[in-house]
Amino acid sequence: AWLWMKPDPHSPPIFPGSLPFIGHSHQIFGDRKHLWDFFRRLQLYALKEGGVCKASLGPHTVYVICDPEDSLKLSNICLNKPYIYDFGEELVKNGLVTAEASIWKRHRKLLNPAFNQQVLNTYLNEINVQARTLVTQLAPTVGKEPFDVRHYIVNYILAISTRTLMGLSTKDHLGIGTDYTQALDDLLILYGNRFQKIWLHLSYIYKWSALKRRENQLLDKVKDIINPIIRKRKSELVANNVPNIYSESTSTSGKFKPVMDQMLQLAEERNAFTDDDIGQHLHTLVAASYDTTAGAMTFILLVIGSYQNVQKRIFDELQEVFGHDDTDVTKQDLQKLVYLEAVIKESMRLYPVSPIIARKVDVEVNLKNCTLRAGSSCAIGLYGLLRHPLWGADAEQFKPERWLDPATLPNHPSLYAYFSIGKRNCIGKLFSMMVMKVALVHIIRRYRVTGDINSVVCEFDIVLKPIKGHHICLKART
Ligand code: HEM
Repeated sequence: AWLWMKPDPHSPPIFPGSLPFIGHSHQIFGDRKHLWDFFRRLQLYALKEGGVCKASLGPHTVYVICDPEDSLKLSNICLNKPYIYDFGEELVKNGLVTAEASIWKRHRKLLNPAFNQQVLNTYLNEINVQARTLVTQLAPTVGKEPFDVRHYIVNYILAISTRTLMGLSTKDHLGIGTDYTQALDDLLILYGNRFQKIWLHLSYIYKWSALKRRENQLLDKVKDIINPIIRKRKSELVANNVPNIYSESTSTSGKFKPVMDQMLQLAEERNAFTDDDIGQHLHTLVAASYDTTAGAMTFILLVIGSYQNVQKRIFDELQEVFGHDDTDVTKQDLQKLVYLEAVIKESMRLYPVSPIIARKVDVEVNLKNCTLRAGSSCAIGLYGLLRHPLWGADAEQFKPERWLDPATLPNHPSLYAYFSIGKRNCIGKLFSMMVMKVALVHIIRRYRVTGDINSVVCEFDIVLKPIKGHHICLKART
């Protein structure tokens, strides 16, 4: 507290509204809409003050950075995550999102190849299958009242991830899918609740709380589902048994191998992962993939539904690439869908589902105009970076065309922050772009979308979620 009070010429400006002793803690109470409003205002303030500001939770200092150079520097020097990421420790400790830097470096190197474009191309068949199922599941909504598309998309992504990441066959996927993902979802909500109850940040209070008892039940449930799957697959691999999924998803783009099998192989050949590590990576990958991708796609459909000229241009591009055929999307097709990609990127720029991330400041870091003290935390404002004035005077406007002319795009890599920035960026970015593009092709070929992005109200629930104005309508194309 004394350090906080002491004037420091190298310190960035303090976000208004700090109270003695508790700092800004009172501002994170309230509902999730209020929480998002707080995070948004923090970032806008940092932008206004030249890129960096400072807040505090009790005695703990939290810097907020929205400057592209400073945020890149900080994100590559400070690779560790702050204590709030430890809330998920018993679920995902060594998973990539939360792992401590030395483990993260080793595991990220081992897992990177599993997410390169060539490997992802082998999933394309499976993604097309699931996109067709999505279109069929949407059929009963056609011509009806506005509806929330999110849970249809969640199911689509979960079907893809349980099959491509975990290697579950159709039968197994149907068997565990909902129980597993419901428990994961409940755990994520629980960690969000703990974040807002600042006294539960202290482990010795949390461990006696009702929330911890609930966490234990959910952890048991998740582990009881996943651990037998890992053990079963391990023994199948030892016995050289080819699982159903390989033949169910034979792809023209090469041999299909789920991420879990790639990890089990690395464990067998190089002792790279324990069974616990593999479980933690799987929970991480599934949890990191569905809420984010489903959220991004919900925003994209709303945007497409709001700008009919944009939708028409996408449809024209689809006709150019596919003609009137309802064929599967190939890797060559994906490269041709330039305008669709521009719409996806522009939507993710203005409506980022992960609008803020955080790092532990474990060494003193000198930025352009200030110094961050070791022992504090730092939030990197992805929302602020994505609307930074360097995007131009039209930064607040939805303009997919900006992506078609490189001369109109800003130079700094960390402004393209929707999948995070620096070395610890999203491992699933290509995967998720592919999953979104394929679904959008199948949906827009069949249906005309309407919606109103400007009436959307959001809340912060680990990811940014629309809570109002998020309903869309579908009409069949004739
Ligand atoms: C639109 C969809 C997605 C968005 C917007 C997104 C965004 C992000 C962001 C902002 C981070 C940094 C998180 C942090 O530092 O706290 C991240 C990390 C990560 N994401 Fe994604 N993500 C998406 C989809 C996916 C998918 C589909 C997967 C898995 C297949 C995935 C797996 C991960 C993992 C494992 C990390 C941790 C990376 C590391 O620290 O090495 N994400 N993502």
